[in-house]
This record gives sequence, structure tokens and C-alpha cells, in this order.
Amino acid sequence: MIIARNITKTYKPDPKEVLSKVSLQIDDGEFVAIVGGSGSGKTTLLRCLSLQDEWDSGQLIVNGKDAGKLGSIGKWGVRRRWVFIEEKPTLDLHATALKNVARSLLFHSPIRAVAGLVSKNEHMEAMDYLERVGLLDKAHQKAGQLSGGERQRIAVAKALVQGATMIFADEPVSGLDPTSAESVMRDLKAIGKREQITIVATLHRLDLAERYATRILGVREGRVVVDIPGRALDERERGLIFG
Ligand SMILES: Nc1ncnc2c1ncn2[C@@H]1O[C@H](COP(=O)(O)OP(=O)(O)OP(=O)(O)O)[C@@H](O)[C@H]1O
Repeated sequence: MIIARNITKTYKPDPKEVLSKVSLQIDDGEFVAIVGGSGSGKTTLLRCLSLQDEWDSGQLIVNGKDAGKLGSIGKWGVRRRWVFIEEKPTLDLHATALKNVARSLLFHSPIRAVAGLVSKNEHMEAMDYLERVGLLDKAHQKAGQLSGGERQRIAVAKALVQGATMIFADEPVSGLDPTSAESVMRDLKAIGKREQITIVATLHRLDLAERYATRILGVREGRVVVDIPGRALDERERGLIFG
């Protein structure tokens, strides 16, 4: 669970508040979509909630711990099972989907990971993860030959390997064609539900947030102006977010 109380952030030396007294709560198992216009502060909010960025004032409580008081080791402990999925996930494009996932199984053995020395058991385990994200038929294809949506699914499989309890995704479907965007959203939602993973994602497309998120946070000029369960927004709510 994440609780934010009056989080405020500026990018110094610019005195303008990019986040302004943001207060919210994210419960375990939610699929939270952060929506808003360009430059409204979505990514900054995601980066603060995921402890990737510092904030200036306010309090962030993560699983009962005051995150502002944690040192780097304490933060590492909290973030150990958090996974970050970017617009373009960092994958080895020359390696197969299978190898990309199998390498995540070797996080405790970096030399084998770099050399790509994967045992038979690890291969089978990686196949299992690829099946869970619906990519079994593409296991032996190089990541560079896969579509953007399929690459996002590899990133999700890697998150599962790492035993993710939370996934933070910054624009996970931007740059994807509408069909792939739908399927990534559908997968994220299904996997989050099945594996009990909390998901927080920034999204440009409001329709996807409305259809897939269990909760929508609307941000405007650094403030959370709408905080509702996932559903179609009414005129007033749209106006509050987009003007
Ligand atoms: N590293 C940075 N240094 C200075 N200003 C920044 C930095 N990152 C973001 N900003 C500014 O903070 C504001 C909010 O940016 P942010 O990326 O959080 O918005 P966003 O809603 O995610 O935008 P978009 O939808 O266009 O990606 C913008 O005015 C941006 O220029």
C-alpha cells in the first residue's frame, strides 16, 4: 500500500510546482491509471510514488514505512520486488524472447546471465513464463523481430520472473498500434489480477484507462483533480482534467 500526503515537487532552479500537495492512497491489487494532459505531471508523480525521484515536501508511506526517512538500503529493500516498465523496454534485441526471460532467472549469477548460459530447467521455467504472457509461439524469435506489444509482454514476463509485487509503467502502450495497445492492457490487467500485482501506469489514452483500470487518477497542473474507480468519465470529470 502506498499513501501520499501533500507531496510537492519542483525541478530546481525552476520554482514552479510540478506536483502540488498530492494526497492519495493506492491499495494492494489495484490497477491505477494516471491520466492527464501533456506536462500535467503524470510521469513525475509516477517517479515519486515509485521512489525513483525525490520530492520536496510531504510524506510518502510505503507498506507502513515512511519512505522519506529511508536510506538507500532501506529504499532498495522496499523496491526489491518492484518492476518498472518503460515505453521501450530494455531488452537484448539480438537474443530470443526465451533468452531475454531466462536471463532474468539468472539475476543471482550475473556472469552466466551475460554469457547466456541457461540450464535446461531454466529454459523450461522461462517457457512457462512466456506461456503466462501468451508468447509461447514467439519464444525462439529474436526480440528485435517482435512487435512493440510483444516486447512489452516480454517485459511483463521478466517482471513475473522477478516476483514483482508492483509494476510501475510509464506510457506502456504509447507507440503501439491500437490492437497491440489493447492486448497489452488486457494482459496487464489479467496478470495483475491473477498474480496479485499492483499496477500503476501513466496513460495518454483515456479510453484505455476507462476500460482497464480499476482506478483513475486525473492530474492537472500537478494536482490530482479526479480520483475515481475505473469507469467512463463524465463531462464534468473530463473538464476537470483536460479543461
Ligand atoms: N527532469 C526535469 N527537469 C526539469 N523539468 C522537468 C523534468 N521532468 C519534467 N519536467 C517538467 O515538469 C512538468 C511535468 O512533466 P511530466 O513529465 O511529469 O509530465 P507528463 O504529464 O508526464 O507529460 P507528458 O504527457 O507530456 O509525458 C513539465 O512542465 C516538464 O517540463
